[in-house]
Amino acid sequence: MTLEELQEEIQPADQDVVRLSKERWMKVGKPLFSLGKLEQQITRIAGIKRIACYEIKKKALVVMCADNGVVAEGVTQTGQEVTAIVAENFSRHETSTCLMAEVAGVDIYPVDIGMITDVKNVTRKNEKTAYGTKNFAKEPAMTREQLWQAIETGIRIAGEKKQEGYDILLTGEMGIGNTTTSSAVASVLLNRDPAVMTGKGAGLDDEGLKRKIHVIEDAIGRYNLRQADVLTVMASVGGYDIAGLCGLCIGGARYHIPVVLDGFISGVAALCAVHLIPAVADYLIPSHVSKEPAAHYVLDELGLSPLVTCDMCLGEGSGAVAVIPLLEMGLKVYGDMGTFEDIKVEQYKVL
Ligand SMILES: Cc1cc2ncn([C@H]3O[C@H](COP(=O)(O)O)[C@@H](O)[C@H]3O)c2cc1C
Ligand SMILES: O=C(O)c1cccnc1
Repeated sequence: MTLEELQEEIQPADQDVVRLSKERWMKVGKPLFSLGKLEQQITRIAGIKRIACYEIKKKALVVMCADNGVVAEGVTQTGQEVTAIVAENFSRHETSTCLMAEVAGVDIYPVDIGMITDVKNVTRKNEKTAYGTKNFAKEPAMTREQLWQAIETGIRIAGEKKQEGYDILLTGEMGIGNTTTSSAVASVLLNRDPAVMTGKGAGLDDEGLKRKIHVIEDAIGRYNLRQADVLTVMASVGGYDIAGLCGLCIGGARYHIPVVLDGFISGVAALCAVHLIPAVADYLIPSHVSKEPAAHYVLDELGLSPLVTCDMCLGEGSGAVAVIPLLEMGLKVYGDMGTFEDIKVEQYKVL
């Protein structure tokens, strides 16, 4: 499949269904609009699914695991071996997000889209793009072909999950160094200074943060990225995890499944998808706003307002998992609550 074919195929959410869904909310016997952003997102999901009454039963968190060559520049607190350790823990259901997902009833699919290590129960031949990216401080992270392969993998996985009967997708990632790649991509796409767009990720001291900002500034200049198209930006300073999640967002739009975004890295991947295919924006559901300093700029650019602010910055899809029970509660009221007529109350407005 080509980008042009996807641009042609992917259509916005169904506005007629959105209208029906809003009408349903108007009838629910409670103060109008009193479930706030939950109402909006339940309605947006109706438009995505093209049906006003729906259920969210099967939920899949796809965790894109990949390594980033730029870690060699000292931009992270830990080494690349941690990516494999956490990926393996995912396969044993032993990460923080696995435990949260258990509470929320979310199934987890870790995907080795580009780790330097092969990990039992995670690495599958047709999903690994390469053994990590190149160090973008020295050469472009990946080729255009590798980038497109990783994007296609994400699209394919979205299609597979749809086939398996999943109602909603959640984005997650694991890849030491991916706040560096995300800040680099976001600095260009949002046309902002790397100093504003870069944070400490999983933990860095002040010296490390300065180094991280410098590495990003340097690469943006070296590859002339301020003048580049989004695919060049992604291939030069991105990562396979970002590319795979970008594909997952595109796949959500292609197969009409809502995609709940996690934090900063997921947001950047989604922004890439929207740059490639603007209609994808309709299929993205916000979760939290990450503590990474640029996360709120990314959400603003996507036109999304976070459902919760928890100061979380764990990644792995944890934020997306955290809002699933909230969405389910909203959907329960939307689907099961009596109407004003049922409960014999005149409709009333709260301003
Ligand atoms: C033990 C551990 C578990 C994690 N789980 C998610 N991340 C998070 O931190 C990484 C990004 O931060 P940076 O760019 O600073 O490396 C990603 O792997 C992200 O998912 C982790 C990081 C660590 C160290
Ligand atoms: O917001 C995120 O996605 C994030 C922030 C810090 C570390 N890992 C992930």
